[in-house]
Amino acid sequence: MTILHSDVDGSANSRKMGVLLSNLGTPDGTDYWSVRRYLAEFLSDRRVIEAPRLLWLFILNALILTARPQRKGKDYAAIWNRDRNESPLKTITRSQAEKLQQSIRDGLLGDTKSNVIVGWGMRYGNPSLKAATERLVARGCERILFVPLYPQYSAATSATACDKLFEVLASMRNQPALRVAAPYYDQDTYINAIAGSLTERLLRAGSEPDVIVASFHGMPLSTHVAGDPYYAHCHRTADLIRTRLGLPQERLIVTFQSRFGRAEWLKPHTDETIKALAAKGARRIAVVTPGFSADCLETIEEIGQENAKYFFDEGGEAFARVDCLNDSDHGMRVIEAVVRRELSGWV
Ligand SMILES: C=CC1=C(C)c2cc3[nH]c(cc4nc(cc5[nH]c(cc1n2)c(C)c5CCC(=O)O)C(CCC(=O)O)=C4C)c(C)c3C=C
Ligand SMILES: [Fe+2]
Ligand SMILES: [Fe+2]
Repeated sequence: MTILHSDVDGSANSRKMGVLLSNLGTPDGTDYWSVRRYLAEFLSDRRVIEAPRLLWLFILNALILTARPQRKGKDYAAIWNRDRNESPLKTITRSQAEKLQQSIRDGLLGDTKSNVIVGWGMRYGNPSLKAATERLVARGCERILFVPLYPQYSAATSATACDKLFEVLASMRNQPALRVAAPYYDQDTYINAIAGSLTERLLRAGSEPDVIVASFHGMPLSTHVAGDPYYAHCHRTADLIRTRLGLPQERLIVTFQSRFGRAEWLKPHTDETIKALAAKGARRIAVVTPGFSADCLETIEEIGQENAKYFFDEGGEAFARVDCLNDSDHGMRVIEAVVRRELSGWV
């Protein structure tokens, strides 16, 4: 067998590196089986559900996976991107990766433009992290920067994404070197981007809200008690946004949404808070979701439709949902800042 020089020292491609953006994942379709497949993978993850295993698998298969896929399939259908036949989360994550690749071509990282390949993959569903990583490796990437797109760390999101990536690498003989981007809940670029997008949305609404609700995805309270820093990260983010906007405590409040199951979750809950605000006389509110880097079922449907209805039903008059940062200029500035910072020394 002839061994080529470039096979040994990799000189042909030695400076190629990948940036792998990752988000949570989403079903492939809105039909019962697509949603069931997605929920089965998601809710079988021990990082997401920490209940005793056998009991949980029984509840999951006997109760949750029988009824929930149909109900959630309808919710997904209400927000589905029909042009591409995919969920908004997928469309937005792809676009974030494409725009990042373009900024790198335009010189974001200096003269390394042709050596950095941007990929994207989902923790659950498709495109999988395995497929996305293998694609980067097949294109010659010997180094990969992994960027879980969660500003606030939690074991149920950031850690499980890393677990999955390490599992993928475990099957490789020739592993790429790996870096994992840190959570960015307190980074200036991120806080400025959220504050800026909120201000622009309020200008478009044309009126000052009585209260701004910063709604984060919920987590079981037990995870906070066990030491997960998520709750503290969410509050730090909100404090920094409030300071940036020069608002008093009561004008920007933190809530937690998307409760699941019977255990106690982080409080206050978004839905109960929004109903109570209206009942106490708030007529105009804005809801911002800084924990989501891309709009998805939880922001478009749960906040923009479900919670807006609760507010109007209780007498509210104006409800402004602030889009997530997505692939907007604000959003891309955040992703670019994370990538630039985390690649230092590699480029
Ligand atoms: C115990 C269950 C769940 C935990 C813990 C949890 C944490 C968590 N999730 C996100 C972000 C997203 N979650 C999304 C959907 C979603 N989340 C859960 C359950 C838990 N999440 C379920 C069952 C679902 C699917 C919908 C449903 O059946 O209710 C999404 C949206 C995906 C999409 O396709 O649009 C996101 C994003 C975070 C950030 C988080 C903890 C910090
Ligand atoms: Fe979730
Ligand atoms: Fe939800």
